[in-house]
Amino acid sequence: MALFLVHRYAGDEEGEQEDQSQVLLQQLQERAKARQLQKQQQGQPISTELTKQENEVSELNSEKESKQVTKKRKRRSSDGSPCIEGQRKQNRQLQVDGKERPEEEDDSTRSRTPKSRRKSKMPPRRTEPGSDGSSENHLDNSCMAAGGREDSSKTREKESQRREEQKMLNQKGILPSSDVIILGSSHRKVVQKVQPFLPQWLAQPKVIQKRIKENLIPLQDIPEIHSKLKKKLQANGIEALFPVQAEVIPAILESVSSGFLAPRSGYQPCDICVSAPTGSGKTLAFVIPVVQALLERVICQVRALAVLPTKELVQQVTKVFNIYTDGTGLKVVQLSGQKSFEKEQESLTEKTLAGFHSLADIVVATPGRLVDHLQRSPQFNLRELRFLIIDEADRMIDNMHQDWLSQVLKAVYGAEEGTGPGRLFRRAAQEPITAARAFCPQIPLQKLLFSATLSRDPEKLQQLGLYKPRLFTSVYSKTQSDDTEAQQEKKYTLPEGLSQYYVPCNLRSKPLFLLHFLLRMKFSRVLCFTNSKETSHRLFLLIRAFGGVNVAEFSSRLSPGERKRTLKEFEQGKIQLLISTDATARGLDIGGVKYVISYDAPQFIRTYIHRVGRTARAGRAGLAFTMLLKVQERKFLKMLKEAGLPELEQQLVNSESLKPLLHQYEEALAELQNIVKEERVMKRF
Ligand SMILES: Nc1ncnc2c1ncn2[C@@H]1O[C@H](COP(=O)(O)OP(=O)(O)OP(=O)(O)O)[C@@H](O)[C@H]1O
Repeated sequence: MALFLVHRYAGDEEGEQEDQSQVLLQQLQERAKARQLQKQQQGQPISTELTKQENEVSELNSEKESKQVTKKRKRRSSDGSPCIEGQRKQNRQLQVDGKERPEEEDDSTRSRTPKSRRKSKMPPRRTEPGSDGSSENHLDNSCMAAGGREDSSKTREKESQRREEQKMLNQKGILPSSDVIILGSSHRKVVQKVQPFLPQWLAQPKVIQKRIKENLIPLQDIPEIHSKLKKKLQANGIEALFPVQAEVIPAILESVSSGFLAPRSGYQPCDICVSAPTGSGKTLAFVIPVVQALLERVICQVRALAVLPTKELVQQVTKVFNIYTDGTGLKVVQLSGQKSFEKEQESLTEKTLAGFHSLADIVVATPGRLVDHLQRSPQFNLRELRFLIIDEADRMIDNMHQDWLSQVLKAVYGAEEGTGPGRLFRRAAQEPITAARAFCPQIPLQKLLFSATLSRDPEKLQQLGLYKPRLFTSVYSKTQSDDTEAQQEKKYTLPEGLSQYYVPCNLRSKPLFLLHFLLRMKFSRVLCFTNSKETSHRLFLLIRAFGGVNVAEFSSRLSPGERKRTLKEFEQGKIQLLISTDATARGLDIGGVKYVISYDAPQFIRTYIHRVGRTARAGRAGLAFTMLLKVQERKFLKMLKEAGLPELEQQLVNSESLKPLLHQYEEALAELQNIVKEERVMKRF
């Protein structure tokens, strides 16, 4: 554009200048040619040379431009042409406004963005038809109209001459080729799309069958499991293992085949990651091998630590560990804040004449409480830890509460770096085996990760410092075996027995729809999710005020004791409808949940997967309904599609069937208002 301007206003003197530039350009071309030849003989890559040439050419061009623009300015000021006068007036106006800018910026900056034009309070400029829309051009055109017409033929001539020159330079390779990007130029290099590249262990996992019922493995077909534990499994009604258990249990047991203290053949065991649908039996997949590995321990020390995100999950997993350690002498301790801190300390260690000794072989903890004990219970140590189980691993990665993992690793490997002979025998983090390390085998630490929505993002998993990990996953489907693209897109799987629906509704009709499901369609054992504890509470009050439904709420509004009691009653079938926040969405194994209703649409795909996973567990059937407002439909269904989940069926509710509920519903709404007012008053006192 600058060149264009320069040529348009070039007078006779400028013609001379132009000729000089021409000579200079030619000299440059010749010099560049000579240098190119010289370099080629010396074997230097031509690209560097080209860059130099380009720099020289652009220097020359800018030099040429600046000289000509200066001349043009001089000429304009002496001219006193109307358009320049107008421009001067505008500049003066800007000075009055106190928004003066350096002159060089004037037109170019103002014309570049309409925003800046607005700021300077200048009237918008009309763009000439056929112009490129820039005000520079516009100004030029108007100036030409005012007095520069006689120059136009000269200008056109020079423009075509310039084009010729440029063409020549291009042909000779002096001007940049199309794949060289010049800042500010309109040339764009086509950027190649980066293809995601997964490490081999993530790209080629061990595939686990998703269908539970068709793939049960009888206990006798798994010789690795100890007969004692088989008996326990049978006593608990388990005659066959689920696919995830049949794959993962032997894999973990393999790493302890020469005893849990010594690594097999001196090698560190691989860490294990498991991604299998909700309700597929992941808990037993770690409980059984860990208990079996510790069956022969002599001294009680903390050998296994399971970390879970909530108190309820800690209780649930502790319960399962207790069932399978019963009668083995192994001790399980939970740290979740269910008991007082001092009571938990007492359950961890005991003072004897010889000092403190551990009362726990297996610790099940929430990350927060665990860190509290690592920092404030001096007798609690993890120096003998063999298994670190991270359940709901994706959630635990997202929420590295109090940096719990590095605190655990510090407690395992010790913080200080010693130099004495003792250093040789100190536990060291997993690293490649060396001759020196082979002489002093150490207890290995093996990480076991479990989730229904385990991240496949290597960057996220990296945070866990996994050692030669192995992935077991059921994210695949038979029909897609020859459709690799579809397989790649599939990120999560849902239980086979789950039927999913969405219910189009509006804000006002939502509670009525819920009542319709409960009272007219006779849904029972319903777990209903909302997105906040406030919504949960109000919906609970409204349904209770309506009457006819045995309803309860579950959220952080309740004390831990109340929460425990509520869950028990719901499991016993005493509660028809449990309205809950996402506190119950993950991991909880509540027997007999038939229906899951998302009263509020979940915002994240993982939340949806865990919510609906509270039903259709262990190969059973279950139904999930999601209430969607019109504005939510597209985004929500797209989210499911992108995750590779099957399409949801639509469940329509006939408005006629809601009419009989309306009168009572209005009364319940009025009652709700009164209750909310009363609660507000109570809160103030
Ligand atoms: N082999 C088995 N045979 C019969 N039932 C089993 C078997 N294994 C596990 N179960 C039962 O299946 C249910 C779900 O198991 P579990 O809670 O371990 O699932 P999960 O995969 O951890 O689910 P989530 O991802 O939701 O935490 C439990 O009630 C459990 O007792």
